[in-house]
Amino acid sequence: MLLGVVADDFTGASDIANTLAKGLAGQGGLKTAQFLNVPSLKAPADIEAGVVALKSRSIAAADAVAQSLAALRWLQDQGCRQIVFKYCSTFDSTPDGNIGPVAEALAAALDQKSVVVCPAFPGAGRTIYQGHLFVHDRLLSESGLEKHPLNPMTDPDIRRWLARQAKHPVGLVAWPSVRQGPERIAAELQQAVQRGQRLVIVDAITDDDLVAIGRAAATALLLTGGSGIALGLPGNFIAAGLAKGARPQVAGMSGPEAVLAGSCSGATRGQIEHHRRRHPVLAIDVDKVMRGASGANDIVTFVLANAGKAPLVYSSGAPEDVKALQDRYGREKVAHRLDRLFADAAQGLVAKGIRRLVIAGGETSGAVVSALDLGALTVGPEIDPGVPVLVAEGKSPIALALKSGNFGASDFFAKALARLAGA
Ligand SMILES: Nc1ncnc2c1ncn2[C@@H]1O[C@H](COP(=O)(O)OP(=O)(O)OP(=O)(O)O)[C@@H](O)[C@H]1O
Ligand SMILES: O=C(O)[C@@H](O)C(=O)CO
Repeated sequence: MLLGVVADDFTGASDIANTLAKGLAGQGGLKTAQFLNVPSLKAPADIEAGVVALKSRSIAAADAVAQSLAALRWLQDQGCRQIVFKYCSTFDSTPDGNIGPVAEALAAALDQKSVVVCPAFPGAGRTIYQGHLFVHDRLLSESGLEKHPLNPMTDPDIRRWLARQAKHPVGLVAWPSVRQGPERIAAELQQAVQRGQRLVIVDAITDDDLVAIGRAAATALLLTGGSGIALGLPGNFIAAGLAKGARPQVAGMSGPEAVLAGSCSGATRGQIEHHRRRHPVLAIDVDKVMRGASGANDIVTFVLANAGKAPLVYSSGAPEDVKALQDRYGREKVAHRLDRLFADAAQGLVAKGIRRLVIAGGETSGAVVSALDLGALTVGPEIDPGVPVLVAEGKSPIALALKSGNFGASDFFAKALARLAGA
C-alpha cells in the first residue's frame, strides 16, 4: 500500500476513498479499499490506497488520538509512504474537539514539523479563503452547520477554531500565495516551521489549488483535510511510476434494498421529501424509541413489506424538533439510542436478505456498518460527488452507499439504489 488515510467517520472515509479511486480526469486513480475500524488482518496485496474509517469525530480527544495512532501503525505496517488525516469539509468538531489533538499526535509520531490543514472541497461548495471556511456563498457559521446536532460550527475562522484545540501556534498560507503554485506553498510551509507553527491552514478555492497543494506536499509524510486534499495525491504516485492509474470498477449487486437516514442536514431532509413522492417512507417516532415503545423490529417489518419499492426509513428531524428531543433526553443519550436502533435494524435487515443498503449520515453509517462486521470494502464508481459505490465481498456480499449528510442531489436515494445494482 502506498497511501494510507485515517478518517474520523465512515461517510467521510468513503468520500476520500472516492477521490483517491477516481483520481484526476484522464489520469486514473489508486486501487482503493475502505476498512472499517483498524483491521486485525493484512490488507490485500493489490491495494494501493487504504482508508481506515474510525468513528472518532465526536469522541473525547484522548480516545480519538489513541484510535488514530493505532490506525497509523496499521497503515505503516502495510507499507504506506504517506498518511492523510481526513476530517469533515465543514471541520465538524467542538472547541475542545479532537482535530487539533489528533493532527498534532500524528505529526509527532511521523516527526513532521509543519502539516497542511485544508478542509476545502470546492466540488461540494466548501472553500477556504484567508482561513475562513465557506459553504457555497455562506460563511460556515451561517450555512446551517451552526445547528448541527453534535458539532455546531459557530465560528467560520478555522485558524481561531483550531487554535482552541491545538497545543502549537496555528499558521496560514493564504490564497495569494497558493495561487503562485507548489514551490511558493512549500516555501511558506517551511517558513511556518521557523515560527513554530505545527498545523498550517492552507487556503483553497478551486480544484487547481488543491492539486497545487498536493504537489507541494508530494514528499510530506502527513497531510490533513477534507477529501479535496487527496485530489493531487494519486498523480504524484502515478508520475513517480509507483501506481498504474487504475479506474474504479465493481460488479453491481442485485437483491432487496433499503435506505436508512439518520442525518438531520438540510440536504438529507430534502432528499427524503423528494423520495417520499414516489416511494414508501417510514418516519421513526424518536420520542417513542426513547421511551422503549418502538424499536428495530418496526423498521425491519416496514422494509420487508415494501421490498422492491425502494423503502426509506428516517429519524431525521428539523433543528427545533432535534433540540426538543435533546433537551428532554440529553444529546448523547438520543444519539446513542438512535445509533443502536439503526445498527439493530441493519443487522435484522441483512439477516433477512437485504443486499443493497444506502445510509445517510456519518454517525449513522458508522453505527450500521460496525454492526454488520463487513471487513474490507472495495471502492467502485462515484454516484454523486463524494459518494462511491462500496462492495463488501464475503459470505453474504452487500453493496453500500454511505452518504455524508450534506452530499448528493435531490434524487440521490433512488439513484444510489440503482447504481448499487450496477445501473
Ligand atoms: N430526530 C432526531 N432527534 C435528535 N437527534 C437525531 C435525530 N435524528 C438523528 N439524530 C442524531 O443526529 C446525528 C446525525 O449525525 P450523522 O453523522 O448521522 O449525520 P450528519 O452529521 O448530517 O452527517 P455527516 O456526519 O456525514 O455530515 C446522529 O447522532 C443521530 O443520532
Ligand atoms: O468532508 C465531508 O464533508 C464529508 O466527507 C464528511 O466527512 C461528512 O461527514
